Amino acid sequence: MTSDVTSAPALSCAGIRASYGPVQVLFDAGLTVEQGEMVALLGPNGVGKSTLLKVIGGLLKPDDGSVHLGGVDVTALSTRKRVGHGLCQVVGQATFPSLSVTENLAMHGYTSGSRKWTKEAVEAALAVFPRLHARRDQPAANLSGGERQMLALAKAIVVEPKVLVIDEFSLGLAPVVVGGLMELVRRLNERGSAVLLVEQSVNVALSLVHRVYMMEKGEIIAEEQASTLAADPERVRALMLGGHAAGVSA
Ligand SMILES: Nc1ncnc2c1ncn2[C@@H]1O[C@H](COP(=O)(O)OP(=O)(O)OP(=O)(O)O)[C@@H](O)[C@H]1O
Repeated sequence: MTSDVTSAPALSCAGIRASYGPVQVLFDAGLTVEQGEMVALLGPNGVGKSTLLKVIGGLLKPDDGSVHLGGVDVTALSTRKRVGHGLCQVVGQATFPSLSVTENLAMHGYTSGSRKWTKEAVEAALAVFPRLHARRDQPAANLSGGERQMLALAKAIVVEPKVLVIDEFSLGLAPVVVGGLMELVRRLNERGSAVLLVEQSVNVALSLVHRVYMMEKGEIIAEEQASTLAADPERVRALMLGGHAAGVSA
């Protein structure tokens, strides 16, 4: 179960089958994110990307397959325990609307550290996000969409995750805001978090990550270096339209 945890990938999942009731959505899906790596999971709408993230986060129990964090088999563990193993998921713009920016951040710290440590971590996160710092006492409900995404990412600074999983952070945001968020993800990566990103905008993903998995109909159909894919827009287009037409190489 726990082999060499020091050299183990930050995240790996293999042979994942998952269903919603009688409808199977994932068929033998798997991927690996090495320590320090940023990886994107791309594919057309509805192929199962978010479902795989739910399985990774422990929000959906797979019918089969395994999830490892840092070499530890977490397949049977709760979401809370997975957080204890270094997983942080940023999904949508999930915040507590009636709590202030500072209170939202502190909520995440209290689960993992002391009150003093949390206070310091919150200040460190606010120092990275000046726009949040200026609104620190305002309720999250007053934030713009982009600021709420920043808040969701700022929580990752408080938590200092080993693995940061992000679902569609560019959705509905202006390009300039997305650019700022990408820079922040890059900084979190530099501080030691491996990153798995599900992203509709292929350009956003390719300019950020090192490696890409393409998913179609619940399976991983290709795996490529981001730089290789970025140099071949025709292939990217074909993969996003449906990979089997694109000469896949998983
Ligand atoms: N809670 C649910 N109950 C039933 N079916 C669901 C549920 N969530 C997702 N599905 C279905 O499972 C399939 C995969 O959905 P999923 O959200 O994982 O795809 P996705 O690749 O993330 O899509 P998108 O890029 O559009 O977000 C879709 O057919 C979707 O309709």
